[in-house]
Amino acid sequence: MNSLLSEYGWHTALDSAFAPYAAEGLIPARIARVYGDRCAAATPHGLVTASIAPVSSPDPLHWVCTGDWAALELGGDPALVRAVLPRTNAVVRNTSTRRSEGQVLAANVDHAVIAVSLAAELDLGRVERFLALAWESGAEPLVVLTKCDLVPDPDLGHLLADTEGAAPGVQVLAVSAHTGAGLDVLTASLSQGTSVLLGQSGAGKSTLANALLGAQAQQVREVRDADGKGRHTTTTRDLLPLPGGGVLIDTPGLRGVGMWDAESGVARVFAEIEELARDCRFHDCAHAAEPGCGVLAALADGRLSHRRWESYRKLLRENAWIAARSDARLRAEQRREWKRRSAQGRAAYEAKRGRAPR
Ligand SMILES: Nc1nc2c(ncn2[C@@H]2O[C@H](COP(=O)(O)OP(=O)(O)OP(=O)(O)O)[C@@H](O)[C@H]2O)c(=O)[nH]1
Ligand SMILES: [Zn+2]
Repeated sequence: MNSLLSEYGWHTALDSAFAPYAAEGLIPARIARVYGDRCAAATPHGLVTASIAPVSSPDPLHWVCTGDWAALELGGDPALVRAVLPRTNAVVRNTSTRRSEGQVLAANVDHAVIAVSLAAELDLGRVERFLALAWESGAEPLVVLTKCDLVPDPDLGHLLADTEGAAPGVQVLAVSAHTGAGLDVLTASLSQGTSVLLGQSGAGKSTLANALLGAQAQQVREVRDADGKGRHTTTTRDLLPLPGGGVLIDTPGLRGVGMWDAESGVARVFAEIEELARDCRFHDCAHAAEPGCGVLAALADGRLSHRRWESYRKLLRENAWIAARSDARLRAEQRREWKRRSAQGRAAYEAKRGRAPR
């Protein structure tokens, strides 16, 4: 496949998925940005603007989003998105605290980078919330504490330790776009596959993206269609190849991220609590006042913090509440499909990196 598209994350596993569309004369593309009924898409011919009207859907989970692989019909003005390839996975948040309204933030992602600003007081509950969404998506999470230039060294050590406590099994990095601290390690962590930057508005995502992209952020790609004639030029910062390898997706700052069918993601964030619950004497222990409760014992002797226990319960409650309000059958189906593809995709990805699949 064309080298421009491999810069945008094309890999050989996509060849067969795309084959039927190639036979129809369609062009492979990666969606870089969606605005209204148009999108900017990276193609072997450069970045083009295309209409997404032909693939519109009543279901928000099926809306075209950044990171999607698509089949484009060039030639007309605008080009048309004719099909979206099945997603490996997707990061989904609930946009509403009152209803179940899933919004796909990014599709086909390998790493979910959770940006948390050190300029404000560290909100571990929010970190756990983003982590649950990240784990649920099937992407590998990574927590990045931004603006570390604002924090003196001894404090930084504590902040890192606290964050690691809230993110078991997850890489936690302190970085500064201003001083460049930590950027080399982050660049290396993101050098394979597609990474999405998630975080609260003001977390420093865009500044971090610019630092990682270097000159590339300002670079405007020449846009041409298949006939070589000029096409409406679109610049995008939403999905860009990183100079050190890998692809970066920036998302708009989010005021809030609600749980959306993220029960297994929550379980993953609070793995040690799930582990403690296995020690409970009663199989259906509610960890309230039962004798022989592993969770209560850990709370009593300080192995489990009350903050973490409350955070866990809050996210589970929210998740259950939302789940009860959505179409359970459809969600379950969608998730099964993503999980299946995610497993396939991960195997292909690991194989490509020369590792045995986990
Ligand atoms: N001191 C310091 N300030 C930073 C750093 N990175 C970003 N900032 C500041 O933090 C503020 C927010 O940064 P943005 O990059 O716009 O944050 P964002 O997450 O993209 O915000 P949204 O666009 O709302 O999503 C800006 O005023 C930046 O100058 C850093 O490494 N150090
Ligand atoms: Zn218990």
